[in-house]
Amino acid sequence: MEPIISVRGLGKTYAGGFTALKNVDLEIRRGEIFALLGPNGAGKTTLISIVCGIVNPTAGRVSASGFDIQRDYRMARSEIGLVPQELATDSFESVWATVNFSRGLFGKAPDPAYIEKLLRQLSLWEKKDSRIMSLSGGMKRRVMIAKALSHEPSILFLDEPTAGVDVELRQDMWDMVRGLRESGVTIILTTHYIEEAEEMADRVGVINRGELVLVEDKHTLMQKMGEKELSLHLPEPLQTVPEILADLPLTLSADGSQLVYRFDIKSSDTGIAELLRRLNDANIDFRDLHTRESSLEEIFVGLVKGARQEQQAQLTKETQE
Ligand SMILES: Nc1ncnc2c1ncn2[C@@H]1O[C@H](COP(=O)(O)OP(=O)(O)OP(=O)(O)O)[C@@H](O)[C@H]1O
Repeated sequence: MEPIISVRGLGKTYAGGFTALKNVDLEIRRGEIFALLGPNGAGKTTLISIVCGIVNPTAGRVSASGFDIQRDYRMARSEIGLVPQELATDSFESVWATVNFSRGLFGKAPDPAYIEKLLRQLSLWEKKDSRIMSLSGGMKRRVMIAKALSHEPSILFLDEPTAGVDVELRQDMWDMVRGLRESGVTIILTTHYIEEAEEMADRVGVINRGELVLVEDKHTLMQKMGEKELSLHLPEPLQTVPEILADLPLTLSADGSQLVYRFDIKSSDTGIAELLRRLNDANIDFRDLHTRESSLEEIFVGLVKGARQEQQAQLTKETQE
């Protein structure tokens, strides 16, 4: 299937000379939820802003639903809804007027039935006559989503959709975003909350210092990069890992009550059978054992740290040369 968004060799150097994006290639599949993860200043907003036609790229091409975002700007833009980070909207207007006005900005004929459906879907119908200023933060955010969807785009960008939203509301937001996907909208979100990506995304892209360092199916990523931990609870705490087991990837918990064994999920031989045999030989007993997989957060921190170390090593090499 044709990707709904195609980004090729995208680069952005701002007027001051700062390069925010370097040679980014990315394809977004129709109907997916794609999470773009990256530390502050990585280039997430720059990437979104280029796709939405707010910032001009200095290199590369982007198309949305087959339309070139520069050559066919209007057509491309009409395919896209953007919910920016800041909640900026006219607070004296009613929800109904605000959302209808947004639709008009895209040159679309009024369609009260569609707007009603949208407001109902976003649980805003009861509030349609309320002024925006009287709404709670969570509702205002939903109004921003309604505005972004008012012209019936097929792609929705959510820039940090749950920044500053409490845990309970975050769950509501996630349910709602899933509902939007069910209705056929492709969703691209940026987030600092790894749990958000873990919870919702089909695929994850990691951006670091303007480079897309990885794009992967979420489950594959967690399998591929993940390690599993096997913790053995000891009846008697140990001071150190016994000498006889020193060649194994074992660590001792701070209080000495658990031996922690790390193994690679994708490896065919986890080495657990060998571990248990060696523990037996060493007369080390354990009360129970449990396993834990690394979270997306651990994988992400590891990736960004790895990329940084590589860059530093490269820089040191260059300065030495
Ligand atoms: N108009 C601009 N002129 C110069 N530099 C800019 C401009 N806009 C952004 N930058 C720089 O480009 C880099 C990437 O910024 P961007 O906002 O895309 O990052 P981000 O990943 O969205 O960060 P955050 O998670 O903090 O929102 C930053 O170093 C930023 O300072």
